[in-house]
Amino acid sequence: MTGPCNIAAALPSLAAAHPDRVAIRCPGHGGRYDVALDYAQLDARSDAIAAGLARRGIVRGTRTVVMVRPTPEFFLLMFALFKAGAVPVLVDPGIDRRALKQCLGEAQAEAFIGIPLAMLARRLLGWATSARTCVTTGARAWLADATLAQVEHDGAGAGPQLADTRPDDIAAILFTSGSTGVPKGVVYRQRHFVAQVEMLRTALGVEAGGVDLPTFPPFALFDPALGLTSIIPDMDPTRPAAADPRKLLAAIERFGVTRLFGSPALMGVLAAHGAALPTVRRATSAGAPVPPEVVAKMLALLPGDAQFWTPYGATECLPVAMIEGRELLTLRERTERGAGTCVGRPVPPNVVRIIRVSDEAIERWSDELQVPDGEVGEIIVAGPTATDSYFNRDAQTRLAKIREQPGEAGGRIVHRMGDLGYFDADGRLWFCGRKSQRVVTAAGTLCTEQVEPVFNTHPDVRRTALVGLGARGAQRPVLCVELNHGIARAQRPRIADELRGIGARFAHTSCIDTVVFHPRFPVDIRHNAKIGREKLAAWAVKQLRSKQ
Ligand SMILES: Nc1ncnc2c1ncn2[C@@H]1O[C@H](COP(=O)(O)OP(=O)(O)OP(=O)(O)O)[C@@H](O)[C@H]1O
Repeated sequence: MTGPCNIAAALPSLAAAHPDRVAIRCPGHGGRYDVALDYAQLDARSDAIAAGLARRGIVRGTRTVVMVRPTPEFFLLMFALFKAGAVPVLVDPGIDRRALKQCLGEAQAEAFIGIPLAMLARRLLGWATSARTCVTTGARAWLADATLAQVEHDGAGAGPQLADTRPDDIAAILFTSGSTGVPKGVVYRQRHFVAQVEMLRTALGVEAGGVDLPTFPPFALFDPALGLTSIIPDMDPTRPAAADPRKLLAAIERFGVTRLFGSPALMGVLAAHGAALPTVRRATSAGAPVPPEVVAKMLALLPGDAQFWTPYGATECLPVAMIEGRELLTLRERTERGAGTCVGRPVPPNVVRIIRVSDEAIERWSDELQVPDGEVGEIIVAGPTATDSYFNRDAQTRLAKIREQPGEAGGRIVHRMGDLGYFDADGRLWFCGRKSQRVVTAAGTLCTEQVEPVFNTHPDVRRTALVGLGARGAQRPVLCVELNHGIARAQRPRIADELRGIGARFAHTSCIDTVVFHPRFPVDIRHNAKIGREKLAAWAVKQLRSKQ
């Protein structure tokens, strides 16, 4: 490649071809959607900001924490940082304060850009103390060196900006959602972003000119690179399960939304609301398995020829595999009998393999690591979006990466997903749960995603979670149960008996006889869909102790 390898590289030509096309429309105050940026403005203003940031020392390679809500400023800033070749650092807002401080410290940020509240929190809580330059999106340079408006003003008229970034340059540090521990900063190189845009474009059939409603803000960043219009939803991005479906539907209707992205919890909200989505051509949901009844309902709400995709992937590698809702529904029975959840076929050119389960680091690839076809093991991926390290977390990097031998494939870094799964005879990948959440009893290993869907078929059950108490190898399996709304407490003994009856029908679930009821499962902050089984296990220990 001769020109710069940069996710922002396509923006100038898209802006030249369609200057008036809306790039981002934001709800503004009261959901009036009176704030918009067109492609020409996004391009020209991000140029000015990039030039202004350079004057303040934020240049190629500068690690810059960004704590800005999904407003026009967020997009302008992110594209300015990409153009500058600076390295935005994004952490999910709403994570535990101590974890947030740790993440920001680990990132060794050299600059910090935030809304006034973030500037205050930084000062009070000692976040990112390594940052030398601070910029605020507020109206006054309070607790900061400058406002974003000043930065843009300083850079006005500087002309097009695009750093000569190379494929291996670090493009961003994106933190995982931390559903199994403190979030880890994933090192994204320019080539990862560029490949991701191409894989999503091809796999999801993205055509420029479409209108997208991305309910997870960082995903909205792909839209300008794909020539789409982003409609920022009127909701708290950290609480998709609490989104107001009427507001989402109003935006979908008003702007003729053609694509929709959301976590399984958000799809659950739309499915429960039950209104048709006549303009949507493609809906996508990722982050955790989408319950089959939600898939069925969404397909019923979408137009007959629309598609509902559930991509499988992780912050470290995305997309890995994909399946469309109709095919997924044909496999529902298998899931409910304990096969796991099908996540589809690998997205080309990913190479997905299954290795034997181990909690140890594996330095070098060897063919012997692979398990026979059909056997459950850890899912690993080699491909253009498989990232190669965590920032400042060498131990975690060693546990999650394998280096292939130099030679044919050129010594690729393979990412270990930390997920369990297998391939079926038709080449489809099945997800069986997180490796760290597997339960190992004296009789063998239980995978959460092969157990819970069996019990989730009970009509009074909202969801279940398998946890293991005690030391691996001698764990006691416990089924935590969250019931549907309105089920009286007095029903619990009956339901517990019926659940044991369901478990007795299958060899792998027949050993589960401890059932505990939990009022509302803890879930992750990003998707509100991944069950916090670590927290549930700790709760179950206390619960069972108090009953003894
Ligand atoms: N379509 C899907 N079906 C089932 N599970 C999915 C799907 N997509 C993603 N996942 C789950 O989400 C995980 C990736 O989550 P993410 O990158 O948000 O952070 P995390 O791995 O939960 O965070 P941490 O590693 O800090 O605990 C995958 O490894 C998988 O377990």
